[in-house]
Amino acid sequence: MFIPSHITGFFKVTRHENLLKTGSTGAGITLNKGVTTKLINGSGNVYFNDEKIDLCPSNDVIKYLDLKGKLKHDILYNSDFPLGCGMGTSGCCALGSAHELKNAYDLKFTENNELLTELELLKISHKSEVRCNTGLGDVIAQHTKGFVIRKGPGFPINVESIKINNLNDYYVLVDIFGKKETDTIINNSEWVEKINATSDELLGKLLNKPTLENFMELSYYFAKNTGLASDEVLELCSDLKFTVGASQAMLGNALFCICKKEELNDALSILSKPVVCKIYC
Ligand SMILES: Nc1ncnc2c1ncn2[C@@H]1O[C@H](COP(=O)(O)OP(=O)(O)O)[C@@H](O)[C@H]1O
Ligand SMILES: CC(C)(COP(=O)(O)O)[C@@H](O)C(=O)O
Repeated sequence: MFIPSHITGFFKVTRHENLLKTGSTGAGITLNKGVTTKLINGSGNVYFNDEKIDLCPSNDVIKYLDLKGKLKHDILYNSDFPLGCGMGTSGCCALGSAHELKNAYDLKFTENNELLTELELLKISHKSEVRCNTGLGDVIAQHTKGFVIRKGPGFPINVESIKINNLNDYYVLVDIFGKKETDTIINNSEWVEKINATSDELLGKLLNKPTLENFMELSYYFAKNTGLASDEVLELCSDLKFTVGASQAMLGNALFCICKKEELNDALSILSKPVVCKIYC
């Protein structure tokens, strides 16, 4: 199953003792690149682009589905982007394995004897991401798809999916410089204070004018004013001012830029290893 990558532009953290009520508000876009999950005969090993890894959210999904120690399959993730670069890759892995495992093991009920619907699979994926500190809102956006504004944290889902006119005119360029593990930021109270103070008014501003241009402007403001963006990324963003907008992908050491067809070649010439994507709805 394919799950799209998700880039967050800005976000605000809400913590709660209930993992389902923990999450983020904010905004982002899903991409036509992401992770394809497959199961093959095996014994519960997890492979990410052919490398055997021990991935916290995947382990949690297995545990929540009550399959720990019972798997007769290995999980294979084929990913367009690395883990830990702000592309919501860990969320792709959680969501992809939840769906594939449910189907392969014909699972019908949750641990609380609720019907194991798509919504319950999403909740399991969200709980796994939150518990592992690898994501707060990615899987909800990946489930919704497109240009997604998350108006409430976690569940019940409270999102607005923004229709983009002339969707085909837009490209998303991603340039990855390195890793920034999400847990080092969202587990640090000083960072969270800065993040929440900076993003406080941004959601309302985007809801008042929900355009891609405004999304990118607010994302750049967030990246710069939280101090999360590196000087390298900020400098490149200034060079990309002729596009719809550019900012840092949250939470990663990566730049993303939305541009129109006529801006594409100039934008590409500025970036070092750009991956060209489309918004995936
Ligand atoms: N080579 C690896 N082996 C095992 N786990 C990894 C590896 N690289 C990254 N991870 C884990 O993947 C997760 C990445 O999560 P996160 O930082 O939220 O990135 P993303 O933006 O991809 O969601 C972290 O739990 C990190 O420890
Ligand atoms: C920004 C982040 C908290 C982490 O995103 P990533 O690093 O891609 O896992 C995301 O989950 C969100 O809630 O918006």
